[in-house]
Amino acid sequence: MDLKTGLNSPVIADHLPTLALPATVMTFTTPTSFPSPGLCLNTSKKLPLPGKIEEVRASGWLDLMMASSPTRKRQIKDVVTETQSDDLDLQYRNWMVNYPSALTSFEAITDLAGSKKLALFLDYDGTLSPIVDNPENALMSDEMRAAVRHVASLFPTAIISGRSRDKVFDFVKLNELYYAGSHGMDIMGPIRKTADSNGVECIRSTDSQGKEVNLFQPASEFLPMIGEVYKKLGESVKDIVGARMEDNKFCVSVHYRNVAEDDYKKVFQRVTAVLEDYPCLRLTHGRKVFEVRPVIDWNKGKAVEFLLESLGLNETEDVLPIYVGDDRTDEDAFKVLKASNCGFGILVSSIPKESDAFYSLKDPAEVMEFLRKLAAWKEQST
Ligand SMILES: O=P(O)(O)OC[C@H]1O[C@H](O[C@H]2O[C@H](CO)[C@@H](O)[C@H](O)[C@H]2O)[C@H](O)[C@@H](O)[C@@H]1O
Repeated sequence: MDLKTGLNSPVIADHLPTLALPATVMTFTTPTSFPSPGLCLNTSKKLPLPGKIEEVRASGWLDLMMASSPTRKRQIKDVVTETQSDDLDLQYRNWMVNYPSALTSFEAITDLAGSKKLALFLDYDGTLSPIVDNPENALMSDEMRAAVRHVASLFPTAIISGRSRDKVFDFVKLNELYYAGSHGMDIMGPIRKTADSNGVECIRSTDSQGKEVNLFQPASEFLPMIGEVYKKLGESVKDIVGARMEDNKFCVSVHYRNVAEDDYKKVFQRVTAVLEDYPCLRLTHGRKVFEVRPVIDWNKGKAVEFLLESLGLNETEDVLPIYVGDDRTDEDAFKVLKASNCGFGILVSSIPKESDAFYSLKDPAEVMEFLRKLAAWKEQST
């Protein structure tokens, strides 16, 4: 597969690979007692920055928070003139030269798939369900559920989400799939041939249907710490109107989508202040959300590799893994597929963003169309 050449497209600022945090948050020492050193990132803790520099960094974050995931309403409100709206369309079309639509490129995709075995990896929020103000209301439509069920009956399919595995299952409600919650740190997959990975053991378990499954939770030692930080973060933002906490089991989300822009800085400062006491946790930034998670070297990309291996689909050229996702954390999976040169990512975005994905789809409605087309293609080609 060809690598992309230099891009000329305008890039929206919520898509930086790693965000510059105050040093006390971004860097850390690996605790000596941590049980799985193979999974730990390795950096050393630095001294706190002087107040003024902290202030500058905070304002950098502020720009990111403002630019992050504007709602459709907000985009329309901000784009007042017809000319500006035309400009945005043009920018998007230019961007699509480098990230062609997976729908219009469908034939190229099926040509590439040929007789290969497809494996599908799907993100949840913003991919299978539209982004909404209240995370509890991010429901998947029945049509989307039917489309996912259909592809899952034809290809091995997994959902890899930042949400807790239980919560994403409650939304999706399909037993035909594999699920990875907490950004891949909680995987319920098929029984593997090898008993462990990276020194962390898998647990044999049974799913709700009584089927034997493999449970892989590389961050399980962090559970008490995540529980503690969830409470502290909740306390620290409770007076900020619109701030909302979400317990994603091995990660914590602090949502600010419904916070007044004037209070964004306060959210950032409160969150980073709490995290100063937790060098083993790190902060990432998603769509109007801060995500706090263990520093272990595990992400959605590693989860894709893990699942492919579990399915016996790694190390073979006969497999074409496709990952569909909309957020920064999905970039880890796009990168893995790009590097392995055996599959590709599809970025779901209605605005230009720099990405390691190969193709694009505009929104969950296009994702559904793509899934339907894949199922139809598979059925008529067998
Ligand atoms: O990996 P994902 O499945 O995409 O999870 C990432 C975060 O998704 C959810 O938040 C996002 O969707 C919400 C509902 O549409 C929206 O209100 C929020 O602003 C978005 O950031 C989820 O609630 C988070 O916990 C996940 O970290």
